[in-house]
Amino acid sequence: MSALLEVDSLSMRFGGLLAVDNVSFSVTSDEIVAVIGPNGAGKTTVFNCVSGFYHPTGGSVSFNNRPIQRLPGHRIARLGLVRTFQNIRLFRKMTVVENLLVAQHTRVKTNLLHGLLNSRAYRRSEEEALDRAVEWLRRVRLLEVANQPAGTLSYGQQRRLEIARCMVTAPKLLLLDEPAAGLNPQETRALDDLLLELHHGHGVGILLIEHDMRMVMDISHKIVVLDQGRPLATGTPAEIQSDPRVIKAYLGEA
Ligand SMILES: Nc1ncnc2c1ncn2[C@@H]1O[C@H](COP(=O)(O)OP(=O)(O)OP(=O)(O)O)[C@@H](O)[C@H]1O
Repeated sequence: MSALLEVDSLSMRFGGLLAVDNVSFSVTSDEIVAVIGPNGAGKTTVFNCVSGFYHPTGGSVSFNNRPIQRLPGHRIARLGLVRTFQNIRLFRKMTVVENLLVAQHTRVKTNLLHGLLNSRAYRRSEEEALDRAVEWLRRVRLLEVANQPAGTLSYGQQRRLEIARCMVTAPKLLLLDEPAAGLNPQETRALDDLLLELHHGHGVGILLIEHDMRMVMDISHKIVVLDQGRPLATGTPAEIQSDPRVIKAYLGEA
C-alpha cells in the first residue's frame, strides 16, 4: 500500500537548537504508527511540522503524494489530515454537540447567501452535519451528554469528544498527541478499542505520540523512536522492545 503520509529527512531548527534532525518515516491508511521518545525528543515538533503549525527548516512532508510542508494548517486539515493537542482544546462553554457542528463548518458546502436565504441546500447540509455529529457521539459514547457544556465533561470524555471532533470531518489521517495522558487504566483500554475501531471500521490511518507503553505496544503496527531530535529506531513493537539502543535511551528508564 502506498504511503498516505511521507516524512522525508525532516529537520526543524529553533535558533541554535536542532529540535528535529533528519527524521524519515511513513504512514499508510492501513497503519497505526506511534512516535515515542524521552521528554524533549522532538515528538511534538514533528507533529507541528506535519500538521502545518511549523514550516520545517529542512526535508519534506507529503500527504497523498502532495508536498504539504509549506501549507498552512487549515489547508492541510482540509486535505484530510487532522490532529488533537496535548492540552485539550475544546470550546468549553459550547455544548458537546455544538463543538461537533462548529468543526464541520469548513466542510459543509453552502455559502453565506444560502444561509441568509435559509435555502433547502443549506438546511439539508445542516441536517447532515447534525446527523454526523449524533452518529459520532453515539460511537464515542457521549450521546447522553450531548447538550452539556464541553467544559463540564470528565477528562476521559473530553478526550473522546476531541477524537469525535476530528472524525466528523471525515479525515484520512488522524494525528493524536498523547491521547491517553491523564486517563485511568480503564479509560485507556476504552481508548484502545476506539482507535482500533477507527482504524478497522473507518479506514483512517493513525499517527500518535504516546508515553503509555502498554498502549503503544498493544495497538501500534510500527513505532518510530526519537532521541534528542534524531531517529533512533523504527520497527514493530517486538523489534522496538528488544532493541538495546531503545532500551538504553528510553524503555530502560520507564
Ligand atoms: N517553538 C519552539 N521554540 C524553541 N524551542 C522549541 C520550540 N518547540 C520545541 N522546542 C524545543 O525543541 C525540543 C523538542 O521539543 P518537543 O516538544 O518537540 O519534544 P517532545 O518529544 O514532544 O517532548 P514531550 O514528551 O515533553 O512532549 C525541546 O528541547 C524544546 O524545548
